[in-house]
Amino acid sequence: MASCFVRMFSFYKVCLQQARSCSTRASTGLPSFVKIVEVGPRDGLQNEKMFVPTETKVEFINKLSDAGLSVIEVTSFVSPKWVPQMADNAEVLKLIKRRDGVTYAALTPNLKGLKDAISCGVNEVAIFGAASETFSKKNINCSISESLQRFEEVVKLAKEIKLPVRGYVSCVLGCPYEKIVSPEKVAQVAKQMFEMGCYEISLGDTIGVGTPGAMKQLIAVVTKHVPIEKVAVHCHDTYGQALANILAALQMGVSVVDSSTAGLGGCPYAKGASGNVATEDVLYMLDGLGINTGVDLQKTVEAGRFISQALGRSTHSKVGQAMKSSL
Ligand SMILES: CC(C)(COP(=O)([O-])OP(=O)([O-])OC[C@H]1O[C@@H](n2cnc3c(N)ncnc32)[C@H](O)[C@@H]1OP(=O)([O-])[O-])[C@@H](O)C(=O)NCCC(=O)NCCSC(=O)C[C@@](C)(O)CC(=O)[O-]
Repeated sequence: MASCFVRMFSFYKVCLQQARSCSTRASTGLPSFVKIVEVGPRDGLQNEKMFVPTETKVEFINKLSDAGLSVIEVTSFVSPKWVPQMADNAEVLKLIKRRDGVTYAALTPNLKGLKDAISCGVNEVAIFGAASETFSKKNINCSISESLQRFEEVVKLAKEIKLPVRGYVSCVLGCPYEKIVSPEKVAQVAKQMFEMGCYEISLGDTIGVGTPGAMKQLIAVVTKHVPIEKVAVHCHDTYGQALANILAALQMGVSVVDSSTAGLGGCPYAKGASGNVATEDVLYMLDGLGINTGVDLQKTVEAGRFISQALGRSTHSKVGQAMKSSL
């Protein structure tokens, strides 16, 4: 087994050297470091039909932190009637092995979620809104303006105890119900979340319909209101555009990327949306561009293999598949 990994790693290094020889960072104008926000245990698993045992979630999270992922969204404090898969939120946070320097984050749509998350010792929470009225109603059962009022309360309490809050805006490049979403609408919601105190705004292409041109246009509009260093991208890969969209975002100056190991994922309230971009694929691309992440690709591939086996399917990560077939 150990020799297999050595061979696999050697092969990966050769591929990487080839990729690096094609691009020198100095000539690209890309960031030298990208923070990866791993959303696999939350966004990745929330849509699974069969309940994933808590021990499996915990082992997956421990493997991800061992791989060097410094921000891991581990669960959400939402209604178990709406998202049954996340009903073991407290248990997951109790059982994980916490590593120094790792941020264990959770989604909190309202004060109840926030208070429950605080009592479980989360290091960070995220509020999640949308740039589409219909999606907002389907996902969190309220209008955009009602959601922003609820979020104000969440951010206020979190600020009092110095708990960092991240803000998500969904449907930034298209909505499963309303189809077209304007960049101006996204910017409006992002601005309000930023001004209420979110330290970072993650732009979610929830159904993976975006293309690099649309991503660039979106970022140009959003950054009139939110500084580029506070913007993250969260790309689903439904149309196979996620890596291209991330590269376009990096070219615009973005340096925070959300991704999900093994390409797990999909939102329960966005039918047809495929998984998030795979963390392994993002790491491989960034390594090839000479961009540091502090994350070990090989260990991430192993974490992806672990969770894929536990779910009884093969990984959706192209890099994970390639590294397996190179054995
Ligand atoms: C937001 C709510 C709770 C409103 O749900 P609601 O039904 O409007 O809430 P309510 O205040 O009327 O309360 C109804 C019941 O829910 C309970 N409740 C109320 N709040 C909570 C809570 N925090 N935790 C646990 N229970 C809660 C509350 O206690 C009550 O229980 P009952 O008296 O009926 O037994 C609901 O709509 C919900 O849970 N939605 C789930 C949304 C979700 O998790 N979606 C997936 C994540 S978003 C996503 O994936 C997109 C993202 C972020 O990845 C970015 C992208 O890709 O675009």
